[in-house]
Formats: sequence, C-alpha cells, structure tokens
Amino acid sequence: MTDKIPVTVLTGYLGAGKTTLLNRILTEPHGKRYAVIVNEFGEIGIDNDLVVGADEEVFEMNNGCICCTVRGDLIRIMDGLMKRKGKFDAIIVETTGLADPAPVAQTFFVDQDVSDAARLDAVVTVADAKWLAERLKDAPEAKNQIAFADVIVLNKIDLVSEAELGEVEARIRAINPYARIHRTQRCEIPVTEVLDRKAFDLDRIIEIEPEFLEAGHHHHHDEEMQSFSFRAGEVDPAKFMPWITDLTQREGPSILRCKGIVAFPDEPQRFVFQGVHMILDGDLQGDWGDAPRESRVVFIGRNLDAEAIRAGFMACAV
Ligand SMILES: Nc1nc2c(ncn2[C@@H]2O[C@H](COP(=O)(O)OP(=O)(O)OP(=O)(O)O)[C@@H](O)[C@H]2O)c(=O)[nH]1
Repeated sequence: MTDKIPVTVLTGYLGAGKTTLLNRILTEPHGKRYAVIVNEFGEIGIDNDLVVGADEEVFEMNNGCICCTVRGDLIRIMDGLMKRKGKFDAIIVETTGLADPAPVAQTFFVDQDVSDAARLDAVVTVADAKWLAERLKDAPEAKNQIAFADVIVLNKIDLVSEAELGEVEARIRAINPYARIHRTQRCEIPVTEVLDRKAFDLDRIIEIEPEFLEAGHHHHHDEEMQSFSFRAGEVDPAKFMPWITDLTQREGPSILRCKGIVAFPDEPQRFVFQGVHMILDGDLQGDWGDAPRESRVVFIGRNLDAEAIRAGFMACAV
C-alpha cells in the first residue's frame, strides 16, 4: 500500500483555474517529480502549451472527455507510467472542465493494474467564486465536481464581495459538507494543502454514488455545449484585439470559455489570451523559438454562431 504512487485528480468547471493551480504546483520548489496528464475538450490542444515546462512530463489526451471516450487512454497512460515507477513521486491528472470526476476516480479502483500500482490521493476541485452559483443551476458537471471533492479551492475571490463569497460557500457546503475549502486568488495555496492529502474517502463516495465501484458509466454531456477551434498563421493585433474584445463583450454570456495562442508579425513572443464569459485576459508569454508561428483559438459555449466567429477570426489573419 505505502509504495503506491499517489494520484491527484484536479477538476473544476471551465475556466475556474485548474491550469493556474497546476502551474503553481509545478513551479514551487518542492523537490518532487510529477507526471502530469492533461485532458482537454476541443480538437486543438492549448493547455499542454500553457503548462510550464520544468522537469515534468506532460501527457496530453485531446480526443474527447476523459470521463467518457478516453478512459481507455487514461488506463493506457497509467499503465505506461507504472512501468517507469521510481522516475516520479506523484501523478496529477487535470480533467476537462466538463468532466464528471466520478468515472475518472473510478479508474483507480476498478482497473486492477492501475489500482495495484497507484492510489487516488484526493479529488481537488477548483471553483470559480464568481460563476459557480450560476453553473450549479445549469451544469450538472459543476455540481458533481463539488460533490466529489476532498479539497475545494474557491478561487477568484478578488472578483466577488465578502457577502457573495459567503453565499457561494454556503452553496458548496450544502452539496459537500466534508471537503476542506480554501479561499484563493490565482490559486495561491501551499502545495501541501492539495497534494499528498490521503483524503479520498471511498465510503463517502459510495454514499453519494452507490454504483461507484460497478463498471459502466452514464455520463451525458450537455448536448447544447459547442466546442470549436480555428487555426490561422500570423494575425494582425490591430484587428485581432478589437475583434476578441468586442466578441467577448457581446457574446460573453454564451461563451463559457475561450483561449488561444496567437502569433503577431515581428513579435518574438506568443500572445496568450484567456476568457471566461466577458472577462478577458491576455499577455505575451514565452518565445516562439523554432515552433511554427501558428495562431490557434478555442471557443466553448452555448448558442454560438461558429461560422461568424470563424469568419471574424480569419479576417484578422495577415
Ligand atoms: N480575476 C482572477 N482571474 C483568475 C484567477 N485565477 C485564474 N484566473 C484567470 O482565469 C482564467 C482561467 O484560468 P485557467 O487556470 O486557465 O482555468 P482552467 O480551469 O484551467 O480552464 P479550462 O481548463 O479551460 O477549463 C485565466 O484567464 C486566469 O488568468 C483569480 O484568482 N482571479
């Protein structure tokens, strides 16, 4: 038991701050070696390029949602990692914002080879203090992510008042009275509060989901959820910036998440932007180096006019 590799499942709804937390964990001087498995929703992998390098190995799973079609991939990656036991101290799995964490956690109990070699240490859920209450109304995944959490990182406290924070905490407590809740800005939290917690409690989970240990999985994704991604070469910042700003302001309520890595002419660094509804962030990050100067953008939302967004993006190309 003791030499099983601890696995942390990092979950949380679209845009809550999972990658922010992951990067924080990976850049702290902890002296540990982590293997990271990143799963994202969308055909073009973006998160992989936004996870800080260092010594970690990052395995990407882009073919679908980790809790559905790619569970086989997760088992295969885990099997591969187990053969290289001793090369790292822990495994972190970052799920997509639309994943139900139950079947991901289940993999560590139901698959014999995986459960012989690894133990689920904790499900860590990052919650967006500004948007969680809304998502609890319309996104069943958001509720499951809270219900299954052993540790909840209640993030983006800078965007809400103390009273709103109290309300969202009460909503969380009503769903999950057990998890430890940490209030954070930019996921600032000691690594020891999220890793190696020995917190996953199978009995509690079986109370929430009696069929947890049975094979089979009935997760129905939100049928209205759209995800699309576009590529172009270099884009003109004088066109791109007003376009993306205007789009997120106008369509913000329908855009749950957008992000991209963009190449501006004569700019040695990559422009990285991130949006959650109408809140948009962007800055220059990391040199292109020898990588092809290609712009990639991803949008996830409901009732979006994909063709209009595609045309708007393509019109920014140089
Ligand atoms: N205001 C504010 N913004 C934050 C905070 N933490 C993260 N963000 C921003 O929120 C956006 C989403 O953060 P990510 O870490 O990429 O979120 P994620 O959960 O990995 O997103 P997906 O993987 O796409 O679901 C980025 O623009 C971050 O800079 C915070 O505490 N306050």
